[in-house]
Amino acid sequence: MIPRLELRNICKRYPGVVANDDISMSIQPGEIHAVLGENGAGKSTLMKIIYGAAQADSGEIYCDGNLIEAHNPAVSRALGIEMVYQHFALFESVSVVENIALCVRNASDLESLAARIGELSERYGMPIDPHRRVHDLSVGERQRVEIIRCLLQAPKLLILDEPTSVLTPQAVVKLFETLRQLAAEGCSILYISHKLDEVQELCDFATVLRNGKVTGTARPKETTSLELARMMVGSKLPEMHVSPPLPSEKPVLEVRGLSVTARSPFGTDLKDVSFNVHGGEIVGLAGVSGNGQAELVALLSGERTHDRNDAIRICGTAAARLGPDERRKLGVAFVPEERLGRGAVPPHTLWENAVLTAHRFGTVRNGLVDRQKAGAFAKSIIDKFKVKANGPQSTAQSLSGGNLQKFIVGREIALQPKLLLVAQPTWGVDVGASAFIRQTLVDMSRAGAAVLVVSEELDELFEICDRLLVICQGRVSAPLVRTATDREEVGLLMTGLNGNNAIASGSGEFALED
Ligand SMILES: Nc1ncnc2c1ncn2[C@@H]1O[C@H](COP(=O)(O)OP(=O)(O)OP(=O)(O)O)[C@@H](O)[C@H]1O
Repeated sequence: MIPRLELRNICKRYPGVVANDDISMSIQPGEIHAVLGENGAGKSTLMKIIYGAAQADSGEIYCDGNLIEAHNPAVSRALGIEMVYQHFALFESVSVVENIALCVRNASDLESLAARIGELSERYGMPIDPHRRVHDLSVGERQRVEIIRCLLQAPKLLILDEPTSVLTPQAVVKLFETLRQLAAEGCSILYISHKLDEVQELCDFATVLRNGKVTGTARPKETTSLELARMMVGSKLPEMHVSPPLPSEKPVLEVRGLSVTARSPFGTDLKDVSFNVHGGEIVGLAGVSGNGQAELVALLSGERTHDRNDAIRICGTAAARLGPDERRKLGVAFVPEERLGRGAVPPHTLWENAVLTAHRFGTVRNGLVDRQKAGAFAKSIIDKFKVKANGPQSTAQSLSGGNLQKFIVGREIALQPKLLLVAQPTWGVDVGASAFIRQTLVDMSRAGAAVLVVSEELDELFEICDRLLVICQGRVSAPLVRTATDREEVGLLMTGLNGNNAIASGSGEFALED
C-alpha cells in the first residue's frame, strides 16, 4: 500500500539543538498513529514540518507517494493535511459559522456553510449549533469547531497536538468516537499526547522520539503503559512517595466569604467562597475549566484585588487588597496556567525570567541585576528540573512547552514559599517530569509549605492532594479528605449533579479533620 504520508530523513536544527535528527516514518491510510516522546523530544517540530509551518533543513516528505516540494500550510491543506493546534484560534465574539467562513476555502454563503456544518456535526456525532457565538461554547465545543473546520476540507491526514489536555472525560470519549469513525473512512490521524492510557485506547501504531531521533515503534494496544513510558524516557520511572500530611495548627491561606463579579463578560462570578489551606498539606481545586478557577486564582495571586481586605488572609495577614508583589513578600509563589506571557516573558532569556520573581533572593542588589547570580540561579533550576535548554541564555520562547513549564515550576519552588499556588502544574509535561514535579510538591508541603493545586486532571489531584475542593459555577464545595472520597463523588460535584447540596456556602470550620 502507498503510505498516506512518508517522511524520509527529516532533519531540523535550532541554535544549539537538533530538534529532528534523521527522522523517517510512514503512516498508512486510515491509521491512527501516535507520536510519543519526552518534553523537547521534537514532536511539535515534526508536526510543524509535516504541516509546512516550519521547514526541514533536509529530508523529504511524500504524500500519497508524491514528493511535496515547496511546502507551506496552504500546500498542505490543498493536499488534505489539516492540523488542530493545542491552543485554538477562534474569534470569541462571532458565531461558529462566521469563524469557519474565515478560514475555509470555497466558503459559499453563510447559510449553506451553516447547513454543511450541521450535516458534518451530525454525521460525526459532534453536536454544535453553527449560529452560536464562540464565547458561549465550552472548551470541548470549541474543539469541535476546530475539528469541523478541518473536516469541511475532507482531510486525508489530520494532525492533533495534545487534543485532550483541555477536555472533560466525557468529551474525550466523544472525540475518540469521531476519530475512529474518520479513520474507518480512510483518514489518517497523527496524534500527539503525553497520556499513555489514551494512546493505548485509541492508536494503532506509535513512533517514539527521544532527543530528536526515532528510538522505537510500538503497537500501543499490545504494549503496557509502563513499557511505553520506559521507551520514552529510556530509564526507570521515578516512584511517588506520598507520606501523610503534617498540617500546621493555623492555616497559611484563609479565604472567607469571597464573592466577586467576573471582569470579563465570559467569566464566572465567584459566590461566597471559603476555604483554608494549612502548612504541611496539599489542597487540590478540581473543576471543569471555566467554572471560576481563573477568577479565584487571580484573586489569590493578587492580580486582582478585593475591597474586603480580610476576605483573604495569608499567614494571618489580611491580604485581599495587596498586589502580587506584596503578597510575594508574605511568602507566596505562583505558577499561572499560561506559561507564555504570564509565567514567562517569551523573548527574554531564562535568567531574565528567573529575575522576575527571584529578585528578592540575591539576584538584584541596590536596583542592579547581579547577572552572575541570576545566571547561576537559572542554571540551578535547569539542572534540578532537567530542563532541556541551551543554558540560561536561551529565550523562554525557544523551549518546548513542557520544558518551559518545568522551568517556571522550578523557579517558583526554588523561592521556598510558604504558600505555593500552582495552576495545572504538569500540563504538557511528560510522564517522567510530571512525576518529578508532583513529588517535589509533596516534599515541599511535607517540609511545611501550604500548596494549592488547581488542576483539571483528577488523577493528578488524587495522587498528591490531601484534601480536595471542587469548584462549580463559581461556588466551592466543602473540603473532601482525599482518602475518604472517590472520583465519582468529585466528578458529580464538578458537574453540579451532586444533589446533596455539598457545595459550601461560606461557613464551616475547615480543619483537616472535616
Ligand atoms: N523556534 C525555536 N527556536 C529554538 N529552539 C527551538 C524552537 N522550537 C523548538 N526548539 C527546540 O527544539 C527541541 C524540540 O522541541 P519541540 O517543541 O519539537 O519538542 P516536543 O517534543 O514537542 O516537546 P513538548 O512535549 O514539551 O511539547 C527543544 O529542545 C526546543 O527547545
